Amino acid sequence: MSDPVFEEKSAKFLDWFKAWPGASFHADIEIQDLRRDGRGRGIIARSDIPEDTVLFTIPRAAIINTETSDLARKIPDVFATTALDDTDGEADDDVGETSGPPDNWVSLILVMIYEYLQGDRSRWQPYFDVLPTEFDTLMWWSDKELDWLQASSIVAKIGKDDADSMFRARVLPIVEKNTDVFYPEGSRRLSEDELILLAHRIGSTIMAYAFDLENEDDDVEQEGEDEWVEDREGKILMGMVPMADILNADAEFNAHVNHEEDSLTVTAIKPIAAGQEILNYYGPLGNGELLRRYGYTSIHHARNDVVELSWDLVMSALKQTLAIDDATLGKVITELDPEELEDAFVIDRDLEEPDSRGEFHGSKTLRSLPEDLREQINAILKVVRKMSPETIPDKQRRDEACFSTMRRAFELKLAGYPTSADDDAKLLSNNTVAGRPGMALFVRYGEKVLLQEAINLSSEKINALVASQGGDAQPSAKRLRTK
Ligand SMILES: C[S@@+](CC[C@H](N)C(=O)[O-])C[C@H]1O[C@@H](n2cnc3c(N)ncnc32)[C@H](O)[C@@H]1O
Repeated sequence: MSDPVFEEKSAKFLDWFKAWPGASFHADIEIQDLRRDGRGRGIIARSDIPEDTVLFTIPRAAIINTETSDLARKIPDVFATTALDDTDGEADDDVGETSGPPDNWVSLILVMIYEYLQGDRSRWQPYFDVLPTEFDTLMWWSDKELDWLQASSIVAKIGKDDADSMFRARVLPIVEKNTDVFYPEGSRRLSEDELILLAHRIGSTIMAYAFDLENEDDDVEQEGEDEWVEDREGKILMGMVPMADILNADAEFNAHVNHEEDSLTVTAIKPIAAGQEILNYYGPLGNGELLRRYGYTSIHHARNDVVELSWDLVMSALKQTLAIDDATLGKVITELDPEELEDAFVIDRDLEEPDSRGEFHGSKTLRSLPEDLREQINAILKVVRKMSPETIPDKQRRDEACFSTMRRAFELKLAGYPTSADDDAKLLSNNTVAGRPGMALFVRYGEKVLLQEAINLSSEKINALVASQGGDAQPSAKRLRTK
């Protein structure tokens, strides 16, 4: 059943888009309602499309950013020296800071609030009509829904309170100081709570929809740079790119957005069959991060899943492996420079990027253990060896202890999730958990699979070490718990 209101907004948006000088939209593609599949709007091929076809062109003038919106011209002092090099697409850590020019992120929020408040006086109003007002990104989940993520470290990265403080410190004061600019004549002023909610909605839209735009006068391509990787060191401006952001995305994809001088073009990077969806690529994100930023999960992104281990948990594993107490470990730690110790470690598969046709080849299992974690455990073990040579008599034992500690840390992390990977696999195969809980289930399952791979890999390393000793040098169970 088609939804006439939804269809009308899409049609109006398409007409509006095509009216921009320099815009193009290929006759063999169309915007479709994909909400049935939980994908909002998307763009589908109506007939077979050959590789290299330009699917659509977005003139730079149609992009919303500080250069195209009138806001920066109306309050030039505020934007005087926008810090263009802050392009991580995230709120600043120094959320309480109120002075200085707004960074890229805050600037785009201000511009979007301004254009939104202009209503039909904004050049982009038909575009605002197709932007979402509700989100499945983690920021909007209830505590009960977040519980489905269990021990996933993505929960600690949501940053709702930080965003709130940033809006209060850096966005609201500018809107309130310039009400005559932000509010068109005769329009109702928003209350503080309404403004905060609007800033959150716009912040979430930017997080899931905005593009990093290569600055026209900056040569940001660096030699040897992978063409899919955005240059986050160089000077990049963020912007909302109508139509390019109607594309859904996946880690296996068929289209690419090219940044040109006067426009952005979207091109087919391989033949696309009639009925297939045109898909962009958001980068090698694991499902936790995909859910946090974009509010969905995908089977193809599972290969990029990550698990974070805290150093505290690794220390617990170390104590158990070496059978030493807190006091001894405390003494060992004092021998090390605290500045040199990392707080957290990431396990990921460190895979190749998809090829130029958006396809991924090769193994999707973990091939190596985190090197930084191995180094930090070894730094501790070296001190232990100096203080108590009988605990770690030689380098072989030290390596064994290192891999055993890693394995124990992975096991402890896995034990922090109340259900097993098998339990989750059963729930997933029953297909009974839908919506947000279903996506959380997929995230936590992927993390457990990765942890199990890490456990298996550490066991292989330990077995190889033991085998290289001729099999007779079993580690002393008393001295070293290698299990
Ligand atoms: C840039 S927009 C794409 C257009 C969007 N579908 C719409 O209707 O406006 C990004 C958002 O689209 C959705 N999305 C993108 N790719 C998806 C996919 N592979 N599966 C499900 N949802 C997807 C997510 O809600 C994401 O936050």
